[in-house]
Amino acid sequence: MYSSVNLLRSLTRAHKTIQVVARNYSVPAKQASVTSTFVGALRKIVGDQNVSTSDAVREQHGHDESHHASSLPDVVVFAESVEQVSQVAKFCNDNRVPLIPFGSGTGLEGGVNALEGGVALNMNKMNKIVELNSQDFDCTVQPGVMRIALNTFLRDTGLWFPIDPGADASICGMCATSASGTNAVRYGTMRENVLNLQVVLPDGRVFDTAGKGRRTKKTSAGYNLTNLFVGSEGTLGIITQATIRLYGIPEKTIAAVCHFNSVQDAVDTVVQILQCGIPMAKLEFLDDTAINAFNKYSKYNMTVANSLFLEFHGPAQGLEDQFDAVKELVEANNGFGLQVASDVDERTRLWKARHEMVYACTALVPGSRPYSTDVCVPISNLPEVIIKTKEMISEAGVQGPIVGHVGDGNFHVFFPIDREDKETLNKVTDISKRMALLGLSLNGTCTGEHGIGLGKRELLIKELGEHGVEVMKQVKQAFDPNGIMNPGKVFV
Ligand SMILES: Cc1cc2c(cc1C)N(C[C@H](O)[C@H](O)[C@H](O)COP(=O)(O)OP(=O)(O)OC[C@H]1O[C@@H](n3cnc4c(N)ncnc43)[C@H](O)[C@@H]1O)c1[nH]c(=O)[nH]c(=O)c1N2
Ligand SMILES: CCCCCCC(=O)C(=O)O
Ligand SMILES: [Mn+2]
Repeated sequence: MYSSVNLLRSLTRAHKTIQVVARNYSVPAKQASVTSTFVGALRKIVGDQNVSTSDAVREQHGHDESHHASSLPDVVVFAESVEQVSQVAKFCNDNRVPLIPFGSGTGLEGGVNALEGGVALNMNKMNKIVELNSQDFDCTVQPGVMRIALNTFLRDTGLWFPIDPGADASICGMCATSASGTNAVRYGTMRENVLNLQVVLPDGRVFDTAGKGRRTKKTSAGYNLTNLFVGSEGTLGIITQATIRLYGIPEKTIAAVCHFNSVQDAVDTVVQILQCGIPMAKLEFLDDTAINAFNKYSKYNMTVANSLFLEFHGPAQGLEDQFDAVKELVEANNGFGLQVASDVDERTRLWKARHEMVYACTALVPGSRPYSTDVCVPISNLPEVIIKTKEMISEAGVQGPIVGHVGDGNFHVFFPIDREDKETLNKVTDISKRMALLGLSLNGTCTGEHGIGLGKRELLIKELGEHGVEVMKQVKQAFDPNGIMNPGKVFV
């Protein structure tokens, strides 16, 4: 991983004191210091080989896949057990040193960026699938288990875990960001699929949010502590185990694509499909600009028009009826070109291309980086938000392909931007904010699936109101009175 010489060299650089800035919590931050003594004590907890202060390793842990500038931690710790996590947390807490849980770094809101330095806690070595209860459709995993590895492990069991962010993320990171994906319209998001979490609190206490070993599909036993930590973005505690729901792999799957001349027709079709109670597995929208990017990047030749990508899951008997019902609705809303993916390879290729849309959109402007948004509204308000967003993009004269999980009322704009081009960056930032405000004005949320992190803290106040955010801060105060957990995220 890194030679001891490098570590020795970097240790000498590590001997510095960081000024822990006073935070906006009632408990004033005590001056902390990340000295070689502090680093040495971490080594005693986790072993020499599991502590790094090298620039390269710190850099890896100072950013995610968002557009936010990196903020490096002072030291990276690789934990191998919940006991080590507990001791590291308590040690950081006693020394008032920031602690940032690190999953796989695929977050999109700067969630892992170490704004005040401190310790990045990487748990990828804790990568056991602790328990599989096939007959109960659940399994329990450690923080180093990634989404694709889990489904590979499950493949022969006839079960799968359907929450599918476009990246191969850690399951516990997906819990922390309340992740979602293209299958949410049928299977929900992480909020609906986490049965229990083992959590380490900053003071070192370890507890199970639904009670040790509990894994029922529902419970009404006290406060919902599980969903308090789902979406907590590392600001309340460290998730060291997740018990999640699994589903039977559908007997039959049909994927299809169709096109529309207007956004209104496309989204009206989605609303009517949902109102008919057709249990779609995927309902994705790509506007004409996105289809153009899709064709170029993934070597397709689709009609460049507003399009729906659909997928049906279910028993062979009956799936054709669902497809026929959708076909009628597509035609009734002036849709055209309805085409079914011929086989599993074609279906896999189609969804791989969909999951890579952010790269396809970024490739529209060579050398650019992606700037992604994420807004979600009640489905009946979706046409207005998408149409007005397209008007903003057109008026600003920027490229802004629209892609999204319209079955959930959720979509993104993937702006390709050259970050040195401040004029375009300002236009894109302005559109992103106006789009979020528009979504909020239409009973929506400023973040359907990527979290608040760094970039949406102001929007959270508009979304929840002063009292709502104040209550969140009181919850934070209860769990993390010294404010060491991922400081600067979720709240301003
Ligand atoms: C190309 C591409 C495509 C997509 C996405 C990303 C990329 C790069 N994502 C976003 C991302 O995959 C999603 O937010 C994941 O849940 C992040 O999981 P990581 O393990 O990478 O968390 P990462 O390491 O990025 O951390 C994210 C946040 O969770 C916290 N955290 C991580 N592990 C923790 C733990 N064990 N305990 C406590 N806190 C922890 C971190 O502190 C941070 O605040 C996404 N998302 C989505 O919802 N739908 C989508 O469709 C997509 N699509
Ligand atoms: C900067 C990368 C943005 C990726 C967003 C991916 C996503 O949510 C999707 O649905 O695709
Ligand atoms: Mn998405």
